[in-house]
Amino acid sequence: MSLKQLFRQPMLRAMLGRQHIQALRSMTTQSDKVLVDLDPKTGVAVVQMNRPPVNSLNLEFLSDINNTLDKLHNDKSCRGLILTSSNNKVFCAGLDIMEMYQPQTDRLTEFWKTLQNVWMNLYGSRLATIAAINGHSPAGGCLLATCCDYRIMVQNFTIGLNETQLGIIPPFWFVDSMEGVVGYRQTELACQKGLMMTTDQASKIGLVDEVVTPEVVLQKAQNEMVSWLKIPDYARQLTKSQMKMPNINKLRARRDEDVQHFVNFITKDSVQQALGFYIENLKKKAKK
Ligand SMILES: CC/C=C\C/C=C\C/C=C\C=C\CC(=O)SCCNC(=O)CCNC(=O)[C@H](O)C(C)(C)COP(=O)(O)OP(=O)(O)OC[C@H]1O[C@@H](n2cnc3c(N)ncnc32)[C@H](O)[C@@H]1OP(=O)(O)O
Repeated sequence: MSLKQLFRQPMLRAMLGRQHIQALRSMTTQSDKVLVDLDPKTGVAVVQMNRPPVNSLNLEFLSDINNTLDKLHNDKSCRGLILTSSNNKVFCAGLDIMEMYQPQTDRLTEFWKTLQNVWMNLYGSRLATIAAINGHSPAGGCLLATCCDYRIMVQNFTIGLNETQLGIIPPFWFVDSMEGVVGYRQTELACQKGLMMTTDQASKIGLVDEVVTPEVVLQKAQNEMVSWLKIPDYARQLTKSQMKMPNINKLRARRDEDVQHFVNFITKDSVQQALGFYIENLKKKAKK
């Protein structure tokens, strides 16, 4: 959907109002892939991922997400962030597989470092963060969701860390993010088997906090945010940081090693072959 079409959507207009659409327009001049609407009254920013067709995360999109997070973190009026998608079927399809298939090493390295930055920035955000998961959310999409403090997901979609199904290994910080939400045993089951769970299955293990219909997902996220923002920021932020810093420090200490592992792993012939098959199947499925 083009930006013009997006702005014309009655639901979006009603939800945001004219003033916000204006703010959204001005920020989209910086990136049309990440649409931001910061409500000056509430301090809540709605951030819509907008990279058609499926919000897959390539280097440029990740950089845009990171810049957006930096801007919001530097804006003292901003207290909460709702992460969602402009595509009402796909929240985020995870990493752009084309970044990992037959890659140039320099770009692959930059890509992974940027993903690490996004993870640290969102997972450790000073803001109260809520994922309004309005579509499928595999792998890197699930990672973004588990970075948030609360997850509200629309019924009848799927979510999970499905890396092993692609013949790749979820990095330790993907696993840590998941474990922080659902605990060791459920993470072990979900990650080893590369489970893609339905919204209801995800809700049963606590991977999502609320299951809702598509029409109300953003309103529910706004309502939930109100209760988070009733807590004094310093108390909430320090409590969050106490819980999340150990995992962030773990990645910081092993950043370079993690990049090296990733590059070595992805460039193996066997992994390239597995990715090649996976892409072929995706394309076949898309054509049907
Ligand atoms: C020692 C160890 C050290 C280090 C660790 C090593 C390795 C870890 C490495 C990597 C970790 C990766 C995590 C990831 O995120 S991998 C990506 C996983 N994502 C997926 O598997 C999702 C695949 N996509 C889908 O399942 C579906 O597309 C969907 C459910 C998201 C949406 O379905 P739709 O029916 O709505 O859309 P489609 O018709 O399927 O797709 C449209 C279009 O988009 C293309 N596409 C889909 N997903 C991706 C993607 N992730 N990347 C790039 N492109 C994607 C799809 O091919 C179609 O394209 P065409 O129209 O055919 O051109």
